[in-house]
Amino acid sequence: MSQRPIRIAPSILSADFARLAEEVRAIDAAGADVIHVDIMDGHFVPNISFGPTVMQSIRKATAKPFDVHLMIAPVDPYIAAFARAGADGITVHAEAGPHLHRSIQAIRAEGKRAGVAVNPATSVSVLEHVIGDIDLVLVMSVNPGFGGQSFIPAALEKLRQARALIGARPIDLEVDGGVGPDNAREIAAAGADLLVAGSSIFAGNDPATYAARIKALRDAATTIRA
Ligand SMILES: O=C(CO)[C@@H](O)[C@H](O)COP(=O)(O)O
Repeated sequence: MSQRPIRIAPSILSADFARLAEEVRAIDAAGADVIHVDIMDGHFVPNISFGPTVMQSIRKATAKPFDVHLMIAPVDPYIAAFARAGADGITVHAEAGPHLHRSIQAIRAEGKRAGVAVNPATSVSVLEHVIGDIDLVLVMSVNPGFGGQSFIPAALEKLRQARALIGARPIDLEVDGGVGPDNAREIAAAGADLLVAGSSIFAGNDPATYAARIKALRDAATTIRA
């Protein structure tokens, strides 16, 4: 088991889109480790967010890593565009197809960190034959498409399974959906080390609250290691 320090990745899906660059600057200043960028196509998921042009324009607002979660199918035609728009890591869905290994190769060919996400109904076992080729596993703890949903408890067992599969490899284990200070402790105990949080950080969109919320999440998640 090689769990790394807890890192917090605010999901800008819950930011005020009318002030998107300001929101990115605010979470950077508030202590975000990583900026989680959700890209939705209205096909793989029932919502549309934004594309590479918007992402490129907010890239200038921070030097923190952009962790780009592509909820797009098919995904391969868009990997290069998001890589060139400033992604540091790109995560594709195991369910998006058509060829997961090819998608991972395409991300690597752009020189980016490669991640694979699994939906709540998808077994972690789909990662077995690609685990040696990736930098991040993303366990979805809601059905992707929207912020503000409730955490699906079965994700905890999937995190434990993913942690066991990762073993000693230097792979991030990310969790996304319904994450907040009330469940961060059990999520971290199950093995997650990169916590995505949208509504629990951005609720009310008041930048004055962001630092305390990020800290509350980090403190809750790190309690188990004290
Ligand atoms: O990818 C997604 C949703 O599809 C997430 O990143 C959400 O944006 C998380 O939002 P909360 O559940 O934390 O409000």
